[in-house]
Amino acid sequence: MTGIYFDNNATTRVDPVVVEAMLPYFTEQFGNPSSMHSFGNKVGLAIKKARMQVQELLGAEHDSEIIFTSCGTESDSTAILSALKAQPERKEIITTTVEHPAILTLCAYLEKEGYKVHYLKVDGKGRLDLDEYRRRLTDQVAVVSAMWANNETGTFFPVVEMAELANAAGAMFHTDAVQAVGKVPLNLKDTKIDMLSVSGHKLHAPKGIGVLYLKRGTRFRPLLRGGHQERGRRAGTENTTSIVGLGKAAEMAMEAMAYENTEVKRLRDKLEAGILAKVPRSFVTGNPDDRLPNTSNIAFEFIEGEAILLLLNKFGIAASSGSACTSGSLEPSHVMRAMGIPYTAAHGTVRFSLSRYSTEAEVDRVIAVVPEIIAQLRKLSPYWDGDGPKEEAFAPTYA
Ligand SMILES: Cc1ncc(COP(=O)(O)O)c(C=O)c1O
Ligand code: FES
Repeated sequence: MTGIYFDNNATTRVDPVVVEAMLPYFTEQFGNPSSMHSFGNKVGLAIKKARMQVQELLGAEHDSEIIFTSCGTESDSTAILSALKAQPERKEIITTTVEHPAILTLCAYLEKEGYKVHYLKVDGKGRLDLDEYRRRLTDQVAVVSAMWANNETGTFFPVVEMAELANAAGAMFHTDAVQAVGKVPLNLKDTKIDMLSVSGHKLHAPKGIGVLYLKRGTRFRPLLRGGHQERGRRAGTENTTSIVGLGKAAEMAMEAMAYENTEVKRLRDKLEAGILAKVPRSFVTGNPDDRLPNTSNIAFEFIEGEAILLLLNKFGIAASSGSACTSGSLEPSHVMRAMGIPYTAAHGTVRFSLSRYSTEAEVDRVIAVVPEIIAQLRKLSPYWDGDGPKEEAFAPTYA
């Protein structure tokens, strides 16, 4: 594929070194790790190695804290449902209004099942009010789930501090760290985080492999019951090839961590500054001072994000508006709405998400193309007149 891929929060390409590491496990090393013969043993050892590679990336205390799952969504569901089943006397959940659908859709279902869910609000920069959190954290709360970094804006939540508070209140703490893992250093052994979700395809491993980190001593109830795989915590024959791939990807992410936080961040900052300087009535959403190094979500007022994406696509540039999951609907993203971004801007948000493969030339190209596209679309916008918005563009229609 040629083209400029700035949609790495949706998914990443599998690193060729990862593919290379996986290949033997399709053919020569095809054994079932549960088998007692050498075919199985060799694969068992490869899984052990991958578990240690992931342990290292997460800064976990022990490799037994790593449970391989089929995706980030499975890890999220397993964590929340386990926490509820393990503490049947507690009937409340705390989460946030800006979580991924993997959490929000599950919570909506749990509400129907009789649980009370508290959705913490965010401010205009996507930040939580920790006082509101403290107020809701009673002895009725079984589990708190807050994401490490938001998939649309990259904004961080103070999950380490939130986990301490949850722990003091006797609630379990889960974080969906799907967007953070591999991009920012984690050191779980020094935190009170009980459970954490990882998705392989966001860090240059294949799709369809995930991890649930489960701190030692955390009460657990499996989602899938059956064989004794993953110490009885996730039955089903292991996805051996993808596990090996995720292990390799974890090792590579450790090596690339410094680069991600210097060079990738520099390119992201250059992209953002370049676009903002050339496009009037555009702004960064989320918290620019505390977010992932690769993500820039920019609102272009008075035009449609989908139209921007279509034109970008004509220039071979891939980005996203909202998240891939929510783009099927005509509503502006729930994250933009939660931050109170006006309707006229929320519809025109575009997320650029870079990776360690992104280059300076690509950034320069996008900086050159975006202002042209925006100018072209604004000519067609009923809310735009020459150099600026029309008066009626400010009618108070909020998302
Ligand atoms: C924050 C967040 N959580 C969960 C997921 C779901 O992960 P998966 O696609 O592996 O199920 C994603 C991916 O879109 C995500 O961005
Ligand atoms: S599952 Fe969220 S972007 Fe795909």
